[in-house]
Amino acid sequence: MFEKSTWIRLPRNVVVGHGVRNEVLGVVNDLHLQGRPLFVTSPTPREVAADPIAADFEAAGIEPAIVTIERATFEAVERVIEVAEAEDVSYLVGIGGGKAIDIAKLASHHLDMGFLSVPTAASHDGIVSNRGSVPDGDSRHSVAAEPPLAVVADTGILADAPWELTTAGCADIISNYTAVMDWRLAQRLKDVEYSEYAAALSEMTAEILVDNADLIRPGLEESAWVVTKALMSSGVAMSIAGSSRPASGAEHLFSHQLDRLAPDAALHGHQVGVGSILTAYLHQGGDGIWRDIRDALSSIDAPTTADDLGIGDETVIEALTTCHEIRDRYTILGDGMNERAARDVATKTGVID
Ligand SMILES: NC(=O)C1=CN([C@@H]2O[C@H](COP(=O)(O)OP(=O)(O)OC[C@H]3O[C@@H](n4cnc5c(N)ncnc54)[C@H](O)[C@@H]3O)[C@@H](O)[C@H]2O)C=CC1
Ligand SMILES: O=C(CO)COP(=O)(O)O
Ligand SMILES: [Zn+2]
Repeated sequence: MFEKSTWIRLPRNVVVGHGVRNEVLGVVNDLHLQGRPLFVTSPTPREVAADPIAADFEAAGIEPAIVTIERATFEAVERVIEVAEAEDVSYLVGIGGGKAIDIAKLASHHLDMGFLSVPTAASHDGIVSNRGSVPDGDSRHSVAAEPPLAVVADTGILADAPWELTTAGCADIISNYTAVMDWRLAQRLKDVEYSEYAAALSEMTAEILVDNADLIRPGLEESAWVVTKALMSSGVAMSIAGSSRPASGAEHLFSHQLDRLAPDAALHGHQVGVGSILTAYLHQGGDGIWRDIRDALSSIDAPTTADDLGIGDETVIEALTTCHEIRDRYTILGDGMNERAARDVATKTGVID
């Protein structure tokens, strides 16, 4: 008897384009959301987006509560939940980079409320995904949550954001190549649940982005358009899979470990990009696609070496040899690399000198 079943949850409205910041209130009305919102943001996104959006709401007689967070931690999630309860809000709006959106996503899930995702940077593919990523001591949790009810991505704001945030988003997408390699490997060796549709969507998203690399240039609003569509598509792949597997393999373990060893040294997307060069080499050896990944990153100004990341060579080796412990996710790293092997791959790919 066939007894399989699945829930794929996706946003109802996805609004992308120039000036759509002014349409957040319209989206709220379209979704029939009532009551007061709580805006979850961080300092710069507050200035560029949250305060102007709050002014639109105030003009319509709705006074949003606002909380600013600095880091993606479980304490930040708890703080947002406390403010939401104290201010008696009915839904949340995450306005900012990946951290603000993750915190809004996790708090709204706990509160059993809907949330809207308003990215101010095209820096990560959590914009529409159904997961929140939070460090916790020595490990990193990919917490199941709901995707946003709607996404409002203003390409004007995204194009005005610092260029490195956009190149980080590109690198987060390019890393899908190795994430899918790891997923297939884990399916073959460990029988992990696998979705051919989610894997194909994730890979195709990386291919389209690389094919359009010429359009990705600083100051071009069209770049923000191309990258944001890819970030959404990658997030949808995660929602189809019901896991971050289509977009997160060993290159993400490497990045999560760097976050612990060298906090705030580099952006998430840039770290996973360099991780992807390393793990593509581990999967396929010297003749494989590691050079294509490196060249694609380099063509959009994303880092390809430890130096570019501002991270020391020894920290890269430590991350490579320990990051398999960060989460129970089978990848090409298996039960861990020894130091000589780590130094070998990092040197041969030019990630370290
Ligand atoms: N839930 C998911 O599926 C995913 C979650 N993530 C998570 O997202 C985080 C990475 O996201 P990022 O956006 O790289 O980090 P982030 O949220 O820390 O943003 C980077 C910096 O850019 C600033 N910023 C944002 N918009 C700006 C603007 N318009 N102008 C000037 N500054 C601006 C932020 O305030 C912050 O200081 C990580 O915690 C990662 O684990 C990443 C991918 C997927
Ligand atoms: O960053 C992500 C996908 O790009 C989310 O992955 P994690 O599950 O590793 O946090
Ligand atoms: Zn990522």
